[in-house]
Amino acid sequence: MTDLEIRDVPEADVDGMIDFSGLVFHQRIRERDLERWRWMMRRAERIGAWSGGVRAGQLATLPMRLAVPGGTVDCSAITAVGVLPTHRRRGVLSAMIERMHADAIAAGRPVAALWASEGAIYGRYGFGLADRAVELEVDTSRPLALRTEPDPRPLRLVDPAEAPAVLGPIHEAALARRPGGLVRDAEWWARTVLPDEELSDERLTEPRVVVHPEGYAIYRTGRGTVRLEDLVAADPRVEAALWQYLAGIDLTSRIKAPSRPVDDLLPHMAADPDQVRTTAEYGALWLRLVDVPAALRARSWAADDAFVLDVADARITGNHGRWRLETGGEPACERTTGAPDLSLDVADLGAVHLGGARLSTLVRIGAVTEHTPGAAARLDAALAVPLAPYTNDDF
Ligand SMILES: CC(=O)SCCNC(=O)CCNC(=O)[C@H](O)C(C)(C)COP(=O)(O)OP(=O)(O)OC[C@H]1O[C@@H](n2cnc3c(N)ncnc32)[C@H](O)[C@@H]1OP(=O)(O)O
Repeated sequence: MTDLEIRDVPEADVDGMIDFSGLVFHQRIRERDLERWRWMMRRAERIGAWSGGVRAGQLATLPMRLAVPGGTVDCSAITAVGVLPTHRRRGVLSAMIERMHADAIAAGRPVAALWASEGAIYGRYGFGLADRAVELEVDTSRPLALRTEPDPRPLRLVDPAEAPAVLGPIHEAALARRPGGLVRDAEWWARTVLPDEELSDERLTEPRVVVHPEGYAIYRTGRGTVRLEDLVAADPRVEAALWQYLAGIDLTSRIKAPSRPVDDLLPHMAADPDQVRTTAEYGALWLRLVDVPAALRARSWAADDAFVLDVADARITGNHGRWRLETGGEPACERTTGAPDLSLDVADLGAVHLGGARLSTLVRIGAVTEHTPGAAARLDAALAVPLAPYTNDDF
């Protein structure tokens, strides 16, 4: 599109972005959701695409920190992306992504992440599907017998207002064990994790928060169902105690957990596996390594090794080419002219970065080329994480 202009959207125009989101996502923005939208859009770096005086597209970036193995990294969390139905497929999104990449590089954020409305959109921009989640359903019309002895320490219900102070340290400790989550500040807890109003189903209660010294569960109830929003536990016995609590709530006969890690323990803990069903599995976080060497240095590695990676990146030229990665001790990643062990697209590097997808699989399907026999298996060993990556932050 010849007259396309990408520019910042001022804070005074936040409501314009919200109306635009309603249009492209086919939503009626309700009065009670407006405050949450305004909070999120004010917090974001906002860009708009204009054509002939018409707002043709928009993209918002929330500066966050993402848990990676061994720590956290600055991350551009991308949201509220849309293009007018009258202007689609003319390169508006591509122009906004180009600007987003430039902004992320300027801000020194090595990675960008998003939840995709459709899986077909973001691979071309260098994003790879970095983690997945499952939906579980538990039949609690009879007692839930577990193979794991529940931790006997007492549970207590706390006011959601206390959540940032009480749950915050438990959540931070969980991020150190499992990559894929976002660091949450008090506002994030209040607005996105524990909003009083339930966003999609009005028949459920406000959130209930049950806390253990080393874990917590957030849930809502209604119509005989416990809907689990978030459950974090420092070890399997704490996890067993929380599930048993949820299964024992009076006047309910089912737990529905729309988002759990793919390696959730409950299906293995249940003495009767038929009582726990995995009802769906779906792609969650898409990850883009905006600064390949910085991102590779920002995570810890599970094996001491060295690789030459030939990275293809059609959108960010600074990433394109050969990198020597050393995963022992202090990780290092420098430009090299050495012969590559593996050739891969930056999107595939994003997919394996948190230890979710496996390079060996990508070699088998022909997406990644292995020049040095065994290199993919060795890099998989270095990328390996004890717990599967998992994201339960909605943005
Ligand atoms: C993080 C988030 O917010 S995810 C939400 C994304 N937004 C939505 O789903 C809302 C509804 N959809 C839209 O607003 C738009 O269709 C968008 C934003 C998905 C795409 O915007 P467009 O301006 O049409 O994309 P653009 O013209 O830059 O497309 C670039 C390429 O991506 C392809 N593409 C774009 N959208 C899609 C799609 N949904 N499925 C498959 N391919 C797509 C185009 O065909 C094009 O391919 P090409 O380069 O081979 O020709």
